[in-house]
Amino acid sequence: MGRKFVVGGNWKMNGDKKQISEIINTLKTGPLSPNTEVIVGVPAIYLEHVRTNLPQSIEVAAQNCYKVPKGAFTGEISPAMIKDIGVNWVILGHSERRQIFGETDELIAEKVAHALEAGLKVIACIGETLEEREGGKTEEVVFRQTKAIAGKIKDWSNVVIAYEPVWAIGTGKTATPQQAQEVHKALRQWFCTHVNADVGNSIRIQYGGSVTGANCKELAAQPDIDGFLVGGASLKPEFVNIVNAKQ
Ligand SMILES: O=C[C@H](O)COP(=O)(O)O
Repeated sequence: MGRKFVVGGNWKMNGDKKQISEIINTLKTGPLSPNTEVIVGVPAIYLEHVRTNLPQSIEVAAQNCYKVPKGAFTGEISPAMIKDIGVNWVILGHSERRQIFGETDELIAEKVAHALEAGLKVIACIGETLEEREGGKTEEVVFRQTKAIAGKIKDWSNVVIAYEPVWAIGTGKTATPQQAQEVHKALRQWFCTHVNADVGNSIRIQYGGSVTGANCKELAAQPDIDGFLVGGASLKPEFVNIVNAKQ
């Protein structure tokens, strides 16, 4: 059974009302391939606005959430709140959350588990730093990050993995299609061995890190790359080309 191509746009902490209406228009005009699932990751304050103004065929994601349903956690939002406004996805474990906000493997795994329990779908991000890659630790790191999540969840059907090498994020330094494919293949094998073959064969693994309209087709042609998580280029009209990379 084929894995549906899935492209996420992670706007990060960018956009204002004006720019967001331009992006909404671009997405509505497309045309976007019906063979690709499209998910836009929106700053929390604009989630409801974007959900209301985009067609239902385009999914919307929060960029973070907390690990419990409610309570005294000033500044946080819960999966239940995200669901309450009609948003079905959340991005968790992005390297910016890990590095800038100190989120650990353990916390991210707890967030993934709770988001799934609350009925959200999750894009779970993993990836190694440049130092780790140069130290030959890429697989060790991405397996460790994945294993933490595997320790807390059993059902992977609502999870997409985003492999985002930290050295490729926002740097213009994309992983080569071969470098990305190698890690994606190793991850799929990890799932086959440590979870089961069904999950290994069906889980979708996105690549993220300086994906553009110019490099997306070659990356999309790799057998274990099932989509992208796009940062900078998701704010630009070329996002449409990235969505349509695999036609
Ligand atoms: O979540 C998206 C990634 O951080 C990639 O960002 P980028 O496309 O700007 O390199």
